[in-house]
Amino acid sequence: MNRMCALRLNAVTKTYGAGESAVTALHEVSVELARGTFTAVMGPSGSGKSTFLHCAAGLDQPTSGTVQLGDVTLSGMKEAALTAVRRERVGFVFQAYNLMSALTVEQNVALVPRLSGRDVDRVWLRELLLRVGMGDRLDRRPSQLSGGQQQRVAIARALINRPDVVLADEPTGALDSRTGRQVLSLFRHLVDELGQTVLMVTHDPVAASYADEVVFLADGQIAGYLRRPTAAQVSERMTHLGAA
Ligand SMILES: Nc1ncnc2c1ncn2[C@@H]1O[C@H](COP(=O)(O)OP(=O)(O)OP(=O)(O)O)[C@@H](O)[C@H]1O
Repeated sequence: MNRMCALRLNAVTKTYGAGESAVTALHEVSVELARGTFTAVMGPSGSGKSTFLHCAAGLDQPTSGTVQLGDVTLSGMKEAALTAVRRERVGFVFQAYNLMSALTVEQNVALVPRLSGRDVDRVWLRELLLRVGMGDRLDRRPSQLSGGQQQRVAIARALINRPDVVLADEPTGALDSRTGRQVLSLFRHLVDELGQTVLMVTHDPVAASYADEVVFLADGQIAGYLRRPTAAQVSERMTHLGAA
């Protein structure tokens, strides 16, 4: 694979169930994410966005096709190996932050390398928390932070292992629009300044407009792309896909 490629899905098909009740959630989907790019995935409800994200993360195995994360091919890996690859190579950001309430900000971020049995790079940890604007709140607990602040900590946690790709599932879904925009600007900054690669599933055309490119899914297939998207263009495409 091209070394500039962070994530590649090659003709990924995912079928749930069998026989009459089988549902093809993804049909021969191929996507390549260059390093240092920000991509949004959009599509109507049931179009396969979550399945796409789960296959990309190695949380779900494709029925056919391959997924490559950095220089590792996930196909055929056993669950233990997949777990290790996920920890090392993927950073996750969810709508619900998922921070550990008993741990401080610093401890939440440090937990990720700890789980991989690695030493915590304190210099990198502090730099990340500074970059996400949480450098002066290292000892706070999640309950003492706003939603936007918790999401910033979750983003630092996603980056601590220097992953090949950050996968974000509706990262602004629980935030008011102003705080959501700050979080999206932060993703943009991390892509532009740190060369991080971000893949974000969203329903929000404004969120998608922060990406370099939008990939549209419909009925489990790629229904189009939009480079340098504006929110208005994204809304219009979504209307055509029947998601208005
Ligand atoms: N575990 C499963 N078992 C059976 N069918 C599933 C399963 N997961 C998803 N599906 C089906 O696969 C299709 C794609 O679902 P998916 O959750 O990927 O869509 P989505 O675009 O993320 O939807 P939403 O925007 O509503 O979250 C849907 O028809 C869904 O019902």
